[in-house]
Amino acid sequence: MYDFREWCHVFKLDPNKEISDEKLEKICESGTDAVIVGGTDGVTLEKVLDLMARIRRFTVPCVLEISSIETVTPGFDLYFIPTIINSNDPKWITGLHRQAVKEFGDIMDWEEIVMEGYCILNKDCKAAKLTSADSELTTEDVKAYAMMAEKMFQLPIFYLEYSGQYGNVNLVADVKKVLNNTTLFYGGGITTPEKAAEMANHADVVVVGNAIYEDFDNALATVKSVR
Ligand SMILES: CC(C)=CCC/C(C)=C/CC/C(C)=C/CC/C(C)=C/CC/C(C)=C/CC/C(C)=C/CC/C(C)=C/COP(=O)(O)OP(=O)(O)O
Ligand SMILES: O=P(O)(O)OC[C@@H](O)CO
Ligand SMILES: [Mg+2]
Repeated sequence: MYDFREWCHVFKLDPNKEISDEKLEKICESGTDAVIVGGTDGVTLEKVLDLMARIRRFTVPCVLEISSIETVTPGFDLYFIPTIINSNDPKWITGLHRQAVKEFGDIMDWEEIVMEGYCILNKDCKAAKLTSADSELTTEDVKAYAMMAEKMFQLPIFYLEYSGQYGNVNLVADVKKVLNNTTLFYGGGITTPEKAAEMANHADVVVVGNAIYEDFDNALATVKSVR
């Protein structure tokens, strides 16, 4: 099994955004630990399949981060399943998951499936709005969620999500201190190698998403900055 516990950098590619073959090759051959396919809106099965087939020309581990049941398809190395632990709506914590397991439970290969406990902290991002996340949290609240993720629910990943916004470095550092076994992912607003390095001082894995589409050269440069 691909071991995300050894990763420190991943790119997240959005099936709803266009990327040229040339740029995709640079991303996949960059030395990043994995490429995650995921996004919140406009993600269709056709777009997921197209992106998967293009990434599959390279050897980089390829992960589907599932955002809807309709876009689940075989062919990825791993499947990351978000559960939004600071959502006010149970649908996004266990509701959709129950429906999916009813549908796919018998054919699921649990070795390929990794649960992500998401804590969404940018109240203005699409994912926060979609999932009715309560993002007005103190550091103590977020630390409590992190401990719940690890100690109560034994989630393999705790994901601090600031999608589109560079987050609070001190908060990330404080959260890291309460985690022993659960891997800490940080994502949001990493647009330069310096920001990637700063967050990588604390988070186990940094995720670079939008910068791929907005400032490609700086996005690519984040890989080496976290090593
Ligand atoms: C046939 C086959 C291969 C079977 C495989 C078996 C398998 C893996 C089955 C799946 C079983 C299962 C339990 C699925 C989960 C079902 C599900 C839909 C769960 C809900 C997931 C969820 C909470 C989604 C919420 C949205 C979310 C948090 C998405 C994560 C991505 C994210 C935060 C992106 C950031 O936003 P972005 O879109 O990039 O924003 P911008 O456009 O502004 O950048
Ligand atoms: O798009 P950005 O802001 O880089 O965030 C990355 C990722 O955490 C999004 O789910
Ligand atoms: Mg995005």
